[in-house]
Amino acid sequence: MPDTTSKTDLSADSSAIPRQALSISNLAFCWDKTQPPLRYPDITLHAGEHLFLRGPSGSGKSTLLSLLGGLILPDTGKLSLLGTDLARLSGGQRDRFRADHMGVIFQQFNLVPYLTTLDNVMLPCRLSPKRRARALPTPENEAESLLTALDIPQSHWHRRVTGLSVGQQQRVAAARALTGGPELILADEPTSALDSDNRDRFIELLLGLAEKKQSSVIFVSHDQSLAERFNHQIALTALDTLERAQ
Ligand SMILES: Nc1ncnc2c1ncn2[C@@H]1O[C@H](COP(=O)(O)OP(=O)(O)OP(=O)(O)O)[C@@H](O)[C@H]1O
Repeated sequence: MPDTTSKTDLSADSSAIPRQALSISNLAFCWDKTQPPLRYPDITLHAGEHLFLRGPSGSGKSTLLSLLGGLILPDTGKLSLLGTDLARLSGGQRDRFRADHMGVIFQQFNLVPYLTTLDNVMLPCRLSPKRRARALPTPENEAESLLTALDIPQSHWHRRVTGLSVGQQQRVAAARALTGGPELILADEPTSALDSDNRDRFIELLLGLAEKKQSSVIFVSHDQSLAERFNHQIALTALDTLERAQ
């Protein structure tokens, strides 16, 4: 049985910039009170660090992202993001916190089909004045820079996003997550629809841009071959417990 009680400090160098992005301890959550809870190991992640989270289907990866996103609250344990205990915030405050500080990339991208590519990327800046203030020099200029860096042809910027290929839409979703420099990026299987070349390129671009913005990335995938690109990795087991892989 893995040890889920000891503290795992995932910071590469505790003497440098220890602005804490994420800290969880004794975290457990139960969807069905008749079943044993999903338990998570203690994790500390500092600003700009990235974490690869893997594990078999049903091991609790998406549930952890929902906890980190404040969509659900832990049954036990503590979860602190950027020094804020999410359980102390009201539902509305958690929504605001998410809009201000998190970028999310889902398997299905969740782009708004009737908006243009540029408007999709700028959406977080419409929803959050904090993100808007950090999108420099302007939200539009930043969106254009991100789309250029992520290889989205300029000819598509002012057209509906649905005209893009799957791989391009995935990169637009990444641009949207990065806009306004959120401190945390949550990515749930964002490369599942890509071939291996596009997948590798996508991860390289995502991590490169996140590093520039000092965003921490929590990246969920079944694909163990991707793990080496990340600072840290955690493996979840199918048995409602997790163990540190490295
Ligand atoms: N909304 C929900 N309601 C009830 N049970 C849920 C819900 N979401 C997840 N679960 C249960 O919680 C457990 C963990 O599910 P979760 O989706 O977090 O795993 P996962 O590792 O992300 O799986 P996958 O790789 O298949 O996406 C599973 O037993 C699942 O049935």
